[in-house]
Amino acid sequence: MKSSSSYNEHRDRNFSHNDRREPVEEVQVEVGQRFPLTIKRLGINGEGIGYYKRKITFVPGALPDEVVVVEVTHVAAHFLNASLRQVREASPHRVEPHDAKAGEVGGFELEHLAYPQQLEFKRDVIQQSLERYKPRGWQHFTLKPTIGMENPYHYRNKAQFQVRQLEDGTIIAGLYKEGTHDLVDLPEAGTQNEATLTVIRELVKMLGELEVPIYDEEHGSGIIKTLVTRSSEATGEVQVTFVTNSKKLPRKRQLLELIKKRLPQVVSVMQNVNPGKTSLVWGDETVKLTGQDYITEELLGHKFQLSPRAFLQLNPKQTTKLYQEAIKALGLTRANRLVDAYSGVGTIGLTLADKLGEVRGMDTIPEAIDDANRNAALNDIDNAEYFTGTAESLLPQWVANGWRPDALVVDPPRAGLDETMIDTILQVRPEKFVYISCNPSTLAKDLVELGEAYRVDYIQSIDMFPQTARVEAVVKLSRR
Ligand SMILES: C[S@@+](CC[C@H](N)C(=O)[O-])C[C@H]1O[C@@H](n2cnc3c(N)ncnc32)[C@H](O)[C@@H]1O
Repeated sequence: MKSSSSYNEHRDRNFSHNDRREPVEEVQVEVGQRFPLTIKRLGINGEGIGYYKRKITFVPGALPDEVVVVEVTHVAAHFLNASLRQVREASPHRVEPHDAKAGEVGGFELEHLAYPQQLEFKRDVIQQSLERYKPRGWQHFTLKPTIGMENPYHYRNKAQFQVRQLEDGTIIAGLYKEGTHDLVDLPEAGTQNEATLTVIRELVKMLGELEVPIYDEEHGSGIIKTLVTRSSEATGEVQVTFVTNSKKLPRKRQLLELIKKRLPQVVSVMQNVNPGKTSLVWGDETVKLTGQDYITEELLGHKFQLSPRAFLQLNPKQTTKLYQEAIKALGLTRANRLVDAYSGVGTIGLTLADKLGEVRGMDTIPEAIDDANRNAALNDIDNAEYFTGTAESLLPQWVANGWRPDALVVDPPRAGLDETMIDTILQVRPEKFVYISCNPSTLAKDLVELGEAYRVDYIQSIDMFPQTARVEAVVKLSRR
């Protein structure tokens, strides 16, 4: 979880170039001060941006062209944070949020904005990042309109909810209020699919009935910390993981019996042990409590078995579109040798393997790589192999040993590509290259260096996370 200071540091680094135009004169302003503000545009985190005496002011929940009254919550050298107190003149694109809890927790940053405008925003954020970093030729990049969802709700196939017991004994499960450790109960959440929520609600009931001790953050006592449910769109299977404060799980037998009786869709129950106070949700040890080790999902006609910690895109319907865009952009032939870098459970490379000579992929999570290799066998694919390790160490090794790819797809985490990885790409210069990005800032930054060898044919944004400010894009690159 982000502390408010790291959030602000992040914000400092992510100013769009327009925000750095000239030095800001000293403005006398205090926390708690209220004033009216006209909102000019949305920032990369989906918050409204206005200028108070030329000082940039971030207002979550405010929309472009609105006149609002705000209250200052944080004063920094180069910016102000403020909360929205009143909307005096509303945007024609403002809509009533579907979720009562929107605005309290992360994951609903844009729920008050009409969906067509959310899609425009996601393209615009990429444009803002390009303007900031100015990769070679950026003014001429083609930014295609964002591919959205027909129904932009109920898409998340995984819920990872913290659990707490209130003083009156009520057990709640949900997400932390932004920047705090106050848990917001989420029996409903419009972005979650029904399967994940139904199972969480029932599990909370069972924990109460059986009086399983819930983790108490203040005293470090109790057992159940987090409930994780993941569902498969194709098979309807659900996997449950209890993240616990110790290996011991009191009333385990009764709990598993109840799950069997009341939740037949749950085919896999796991326990992840994560002792003590830590900001990480997952511990190192995962054990099976009952059922299968995996649930099976299907994507583009291929089956994927998923262990609890393996990454899978959170929006199955849009994942299909994302991969189809990547396949189109790669334009592969049978002769190609593809590297599926940052592979997760191998979903991209394995859906492409039958169009290719050979696939190699890598990921840092050993369980994901086990899943990827097992998934290759499950789909009768014998020209794909996956390896545990970092992309920046394995790709140079393969090249040094004489194995050179001529096609590359990278799908890195938010931090983008490592320097060594970029250097290796520039050295190998695969003819076919697609960059899938979940962070426009690091994408634009990486494109500056990649621009030495590649030109950007187009950027296709795809809305993987409706109602949030998160942006995903497929970038087709061609060798200069
Ligand atoms: C955005 S996910 C993409 C996963 C996969 N391509 C998919 O579509 O499901 C990024 C993946 O990169 C992995 N990862 C993080 N750092 C890495 C590194 N330095 N080298 C290789 N993989 C890494 C993570 O474990 C995660 O599975």
